[in-house]
Amino acid sequence: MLKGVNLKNPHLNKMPSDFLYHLNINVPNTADTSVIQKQFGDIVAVCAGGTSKRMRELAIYLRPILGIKDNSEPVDLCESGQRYAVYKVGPVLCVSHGVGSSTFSVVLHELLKLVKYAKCQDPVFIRIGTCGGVGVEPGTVVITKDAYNGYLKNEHEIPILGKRVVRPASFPDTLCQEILKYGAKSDDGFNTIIANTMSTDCFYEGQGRTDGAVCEYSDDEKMAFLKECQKKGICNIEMEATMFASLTQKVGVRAADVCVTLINRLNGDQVSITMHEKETFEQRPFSIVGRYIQHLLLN
Ligand SMILES: O=P(O)(O)O[C@@H]1C[C@H](O)[C@@H](CO)O1
Ligand SMILES: O=c1cc[nH]c(=O)[nH]1
Repeated sequence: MLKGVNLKNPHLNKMPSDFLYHLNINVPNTADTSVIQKQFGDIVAVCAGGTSKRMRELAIYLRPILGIKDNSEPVDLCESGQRYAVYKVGPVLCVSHGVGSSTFSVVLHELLKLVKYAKCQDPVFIRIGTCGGVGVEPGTVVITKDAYNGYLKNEHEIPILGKRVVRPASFPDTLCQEILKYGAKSDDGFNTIIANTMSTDCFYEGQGRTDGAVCEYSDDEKMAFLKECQKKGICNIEMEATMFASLTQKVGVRAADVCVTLINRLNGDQVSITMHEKETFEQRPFSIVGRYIQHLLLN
């Protein structure tokens, strides 16, 4: 049975209006959100990824899959907000989130409020990203099960009101399995796997790289850390999974993190593939998620 989105913030019930600042979307009357419902009420999936270019391309990619005949330039609905790009293609939103949990969490809070005000029914949130691989061939697509932070703990840690708050950070197993089942095909020409992900706040030292501006550990220490990751079933490293899993888990919204590996970190630190190769790899999660969304709409 479909369900609406119930956020975990009692203060929202007392707010007569709400301004989604970074999206530049105004909700003038929270008691009557009919205008927002008309614009966004049909949303079944919210896809998010680091760059606005990727999200624009995803919007174009999804058109034929969703049976939408449209060759026009996708419109960035939140261009006036000057922060995040938001494209709507049929019942799917494609949203850029920038680099890392801090920029993603800002837009995620606002998107969760948007789908609540729009009275969307059981929307699924899917991050379509890039990542570093650990022991897997570059180009492998990883669907995250458990998200580990940089301390190799399966949790998300944030300071709130000066206190350390720790929340669980896992993605629903049934959704991982469904995305694998309906999204991946044996003749894709690349592997799609379900595995654990480490998510860090720093691309360089946080991910154990030795090519940042600062590094105080040896190559051997780095390799030992990456082997530790492998022991926890971690096959990829990115910068959003723990926050994304914990916030969506907290509000009971289904979510998944589907990322393509650009590099095998057991072989080096520099992401040296060409932009063309990167763009080709970025299409891989598109096809997995595209097929899954097709399945979602038919059922
Ligand atoms: O979705 P993207 O490609 O932005 O995801 C990864 C994690 C960080 O945001 C970024 C680091 O290069 O790429
Ligand atoms: O190594 C990588 C590659 C992409 N994104 C990351 O966060 N790490």
